[in-house]
Parts: sequence; structure tokens; C-alpha cells
Amino acid sequence: MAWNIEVIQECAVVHMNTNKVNVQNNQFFSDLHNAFDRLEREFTELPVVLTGQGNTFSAGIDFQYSFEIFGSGNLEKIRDWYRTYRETNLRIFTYPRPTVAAVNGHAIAGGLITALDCDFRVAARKPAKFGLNEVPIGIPMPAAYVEIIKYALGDQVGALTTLRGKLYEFDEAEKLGFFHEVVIEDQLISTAISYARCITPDCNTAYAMSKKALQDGVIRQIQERTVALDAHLPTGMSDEGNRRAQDRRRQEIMRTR
Ligand SMILES: C/C=C/C(=O)SCCNC(=O)CCNC(=O)[C@H](O)C(C)(C)COP(=O)(O)OP(=O)(O)OC[C@H]1O[C@@H](n2cnc3c(N)ncnc32)[C@H](O)[C@@H]1OP(=O)(O)O
Repeated sequence: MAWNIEVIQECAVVHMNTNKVNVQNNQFFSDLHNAFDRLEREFTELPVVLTGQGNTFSAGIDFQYSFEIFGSGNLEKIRDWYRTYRETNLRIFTYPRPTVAAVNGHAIAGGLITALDCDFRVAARKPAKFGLNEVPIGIPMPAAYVEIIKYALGDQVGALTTLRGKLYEFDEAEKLGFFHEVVIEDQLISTAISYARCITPDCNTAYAMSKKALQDGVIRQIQERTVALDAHLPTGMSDEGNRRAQDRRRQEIMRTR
């Protein structure tokens, strides 16, 4: 189903609704592309709020889908998958208007990275899990995302979150600085909109130029260095220990089905 975009108080609010927990698969990426194409085409002057339906912002990569690709052993296919994922995240990260993640619940692994792609994060206080658990489930963190993680969370919290791989409860995530503001659920979208409208549209060019200047080093690093590093990811993914960890996690999640 295509994602819903509604305009509220001169802000484009994008609702991710790929499935119950907004897992990131082909459908998710194609919806994300379509949503940002539409934003550029129809709502070019408006800031953007990105949020999930239900209790989850996003549960990250779809295990079923990723295991089909990783299980294929086809390195070109795996590289292609990473390329799509990197480019999609970069699309949000570099969107020239203010972007705010309205974090309505769990944001895990790739799901948290999507929130970190946004300029600001406003979260609804409620029981939920947040973190980057790629390493403990045997997925080497792509170098391109490491750059986005460090930009958004700072070097130390970025390294801790990536290497420890813990899924944090809400209060711990708040203490680590994952969010710029925490609100009760009823105020999530209105607060996110006021963050998104931090500037008036006549300052859009100043905002876009400043954002580009802030991100310039990160983008260069991603384009010049991390793409080469990430070329080795498929081999890392097929390491025997990594594959066992991924399989264990997939079985844990799929057991509920
Ligand atoms: C480089 C990037 C790498 C990655 O992104 S790796 C992905 C890492 N992600 C995770 O480890 C998250 C796994 N999911 C969870 O921990 C939990 O889920 C949540 C905390 C997000 C939600 O918990 P709850 O509200 O209790 O829902 P539920 O019953 O666990 O899940 C609802 C349905 O969603 C499916 N599901 C959840 N996460 C994934 C996933 N990542 N890939 C595929 N399916 C997933 C389940 O199996 C189930 O399905 P059914 O409704 O048919 O029983």
C-alpha cells in the first residue's frame, strides 16, 4: 500500500504503513522512493514529518526478505540490496527541507537509522525498544550508516550504540540522547510539526545551504570511502558465525508466526 501523505499546518506528514511493524523490504523502499518523489514534486516548499502507523516506527530489515537475498549467496544481488538501502537512507538524510521523525514506538536497527536520517527526532513516551542490534545478530554495520549514526548521535554514543548492540528501553534511549524532545503520545504529531516548522518558508534556501554545509563531510566520506568499504559487506554477511547469529534471530522473531 502506498504511504499516506497529508498536509497539516503547512507540513507534509508521511505515514509509513508497509505492514504491522513497518519492516524494511522491497515494498518499504519503493514506498519511500515514491513518497520522496511526491514530496519533491507536489510539496516542494514544505517541511516533512515521518512517522509510523500503530506501535512501531520501524522494526528494521525484514528478516524473511533479507534471508532470501543473503541466503542466495549471490554477492552481486547482496551488493545491489545494500546500494538500494544506502541510497534510500541518503535520500531522506539529504532532503533539503527540515525533516522530523515522529517516533511513535519501536525503532530498531534499520528502523532507527531511518529516524536518524531526519534532522530532528521527537518521541512519544511509551514502552518501546530502541537500538542498533545489527552486530549481535551477525549483520556487519554498513560503513555508510556508521557515518549517519555518528553525525546524528555523536561519535561516542554512536560507537556505543553500534558496538554494544543493545535494545534500550525508552528511558535509557532518552538518556543517551536519541531524541530531541519527548512528549505524551497525543502531542507527538503537533510537536513534530512545530519542530519541522522551525523556519519560515522564505528561509528554505538558507536552511538547505546550511544543511548541505553541515553534511558535506559525511556525504563525501560516504561517497569516497564507505562505498568501497561496504563492497566487502556481502563477504562479512556470509561469515559462518554471522550467519548462525542471523538465523537464530530470525527464528526468534518468526517463532511467533
Ligand atoms: C542494516 C540493518 C539491519 C536490520 O535492520 S536487522 C533487523 C533487526 N530488527 C529486529 O531485531 C526487530 C525484530 N522485531 C522485534 O523485536 C519485535 O517484533 C518488535 C519489538 C518490533 C515489536 O514487538 P511486538 O509488538 O511484540 O510485535 P511482534 O509480534 O514481535 O511482531 C509483529 C509481527 O511482525 C513480525 N516482525 C517483527 N519484526 C520483523 C522483522 N524485522 N522482519 C520480519 N518480520 C518481523 C513478527 O514476526 C510478527 O508477525 P506476525 O504478526 O505474522 O506474527
